[in-house]
Amino acid sequence: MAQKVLILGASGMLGTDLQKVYPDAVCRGHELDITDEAAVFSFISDLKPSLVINAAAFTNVDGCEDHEDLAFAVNGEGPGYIAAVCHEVGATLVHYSTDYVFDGSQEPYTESDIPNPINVYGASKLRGERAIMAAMEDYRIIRTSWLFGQNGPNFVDTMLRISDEMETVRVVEDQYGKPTYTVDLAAKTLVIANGEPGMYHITNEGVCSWFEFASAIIPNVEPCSSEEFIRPAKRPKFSVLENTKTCPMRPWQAALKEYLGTKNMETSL
Ligand SMILES: NC(=O)C1=CN([C@@H]2O[C@H](COP(=O)(O)OP(=O)(O)OC[C@H]3O[C@@H](n4cnc5c(N)ncnc54)[C@H](O)[C@@H]3O)[C@@H](O)[C@H]2O)C=CC1
Repeated sequence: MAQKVLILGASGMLGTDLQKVYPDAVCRGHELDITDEAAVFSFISDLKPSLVINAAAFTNVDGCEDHEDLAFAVNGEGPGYIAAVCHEVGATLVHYSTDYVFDGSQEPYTESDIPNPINVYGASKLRGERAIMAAMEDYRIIRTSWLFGQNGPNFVDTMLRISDEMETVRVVEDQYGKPTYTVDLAAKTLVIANGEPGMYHITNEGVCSWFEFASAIIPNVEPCSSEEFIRPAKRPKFSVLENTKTCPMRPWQAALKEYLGTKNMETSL
């Protein structure tokens, strides 16, 4: 029997690529507010999907510091509501979390390492992970990092934009992570959804600093330290996720090349 798939947060950056992987999926964006327990329950119990993929989240890391209640409602409570109704209708749940559940004091982090978030976004995403684990068993939680792709604010697009506006772009060189292309993550989601339940760390391969990442995108970059570039949310220094469970994805440089190619095609049209 064909899977009935529901994608939540379908209009976001990752959601857009998930729609391409699951062309027959029922899709909901912000109009199904995942913080509305009754609405989530009624929609999913009426639809009775066999697979729910939740890409909805409050992803503005600095914004979460100023809007803590909203961050915990969307990233913490909402996934719990979704998990509870998935459990009730017998649906598998795929949900995404973040490298920012870790404090960045060790490197790299495997799926079984103990989280210790240092900002509101990370704490709210950890709450969501735990709410899902408490509500059901048939979940796949995919922690990922440094996403870039179509249809969402992301570092690559920001660099391309400000490179034209500024003579030199200063980017921090003392925070390390793994950039990840949403096209690759969406394709991998299909594999994981059909695999074993549990926690997964899924990123493109290769570790870099934000400065090194920026240098692969634009020519006019200069390194600076986190102390010189104070942001509302603290960031982990080494939030490197290690995947010990599935085949590795391609290196981030290859994925970035492909993404930049799609940008060049857009501008030449
Ligand atoms: N963007 C990144 O660099 C990273 C993202 N992640 C995680 O990956 C997942 C996907 O992230 P992105 O595609 O970048 O996010 P995004 O910000 O592009 O999309 C999230 C979507 O959720 C929707 N949304 C927000 N609040 C909602 C609510 N109350 N009800 C329903 N929908 C709501 C937004 O309208 C948006 O379309 C999220 O779980 C995020 O936490 C993890 C690590 C890094």
